[in-house]
Amino acid sequence: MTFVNTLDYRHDTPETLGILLVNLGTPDTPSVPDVRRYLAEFLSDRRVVEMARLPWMLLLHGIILRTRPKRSAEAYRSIWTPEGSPLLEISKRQKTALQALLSERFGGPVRVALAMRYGNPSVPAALAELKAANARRVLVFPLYPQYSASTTASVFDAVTRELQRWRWLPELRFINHYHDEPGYIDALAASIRAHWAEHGQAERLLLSLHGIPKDYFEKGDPYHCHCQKTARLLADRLELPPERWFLSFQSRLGKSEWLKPYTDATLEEWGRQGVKSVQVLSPGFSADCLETLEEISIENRDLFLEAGGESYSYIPCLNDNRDHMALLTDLIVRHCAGWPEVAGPAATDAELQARAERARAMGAAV
Ligand SMILES: C=CC1=C(C)c2cc3[nH]c(cc4nc(cc5[nH]c(cc1n2)c(C)c5CCC(=O)O)C(CCC(=O)O)=C4C)c(C)c3C=C
Ligand SMILES: [Fe+2]
Ligand SMILES: [Fe+2]
Repeated sequence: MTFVNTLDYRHDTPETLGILLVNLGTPDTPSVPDVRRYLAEFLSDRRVVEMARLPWMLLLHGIILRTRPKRSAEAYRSIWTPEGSPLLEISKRQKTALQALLSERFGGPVRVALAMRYGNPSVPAALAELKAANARRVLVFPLYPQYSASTTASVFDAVTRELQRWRWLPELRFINHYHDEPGYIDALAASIRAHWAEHGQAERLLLSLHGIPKDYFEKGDPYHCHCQKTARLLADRLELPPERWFLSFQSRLGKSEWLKPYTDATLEEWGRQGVKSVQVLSPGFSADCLETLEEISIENRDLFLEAGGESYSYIPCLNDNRDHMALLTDLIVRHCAGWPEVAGPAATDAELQARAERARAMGAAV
């Protein structure tokens, strides 16, 4: 093993607190070769596809990577913006907002870096950025409210794999999940209420979360339980009776059974049964992405309307909304408790003012 050939931490400058935000990732462009490269990295992750290696690699390279990139690239093109992939652009806005908010909350210097688990900016690049900022303590924050081995644990793998190449390691902490945080449930409830205030309430509210293969759940992945709890707490907070809200799972891939009920089948069935209006929220995604903007807002809308439904609306993810950023800030502050760079409550006025100036200099209008 050779260590990465970059300078280690510096003794002569103040330590910084590093926050590493990680979301799933996205292709660099919606072109077929870029989508293929992204899918190859994503679907080669053993945390994502747990099948025996050899048959899976043959299937992946022999069939899937020859066919799926074309279809996925078309879907990506339908949601791509002049700024690029929605998931990456929203993640960048979240990072800027958190940099400003945390600079205000913390007594010492803090640096927020953004990584995508697959694609760019990569986890090694973001860790290098934190090292260059002299971040000797690092909090890793996978932006998935519900824990799953296929997402959260995979972020841990990517971080620790890179750190195996470092000589001088940072002190590390890791946020595992926040599926039942009151601030998260409140932020979701507030965004639904704001949608109702503008558009009225539909007959049914569908909470659609990304699925995982059923056997991951049977082997002990807590994801399904986390999804159920988020949904139940949210319905309680909204005081919705059981016949008004439902939980379903979207985005399945391949022929095996995934968590049920499936979102697409549910919407089709409702359309056929005479349900006229539906509102859909995807509380498992911290930022809008292909799975919400294309699959939920376009594909599933068509399914519902073609099956007989009349009104379908999609309630966006929390993205960089104020309540969401306040919740993430609060979670970060709590997980950094005891680290010396974190603000003590007894900051002087001059210190608070210096912090506010630092936050403004970081450029976010939060
Ligand atoms: C094959 C297995 C997959 C598992 C298991 C899986 C779990 C999982 N994924 C997310 C979040 C996202 N997934 C996204 C896209 C996406 N997911 C899969 C496959 C699995 N996901 C594929 C092949 C794709 C790519 C798109 C496609 O070709 O259909 C995204 C969106 C990315 C974007 O660029 O916008 C997110 C976000 C979670 C939370 C999860 C398990 C809990
Ligand atoms: Fe996925
Ligand atoms: Fe999808």
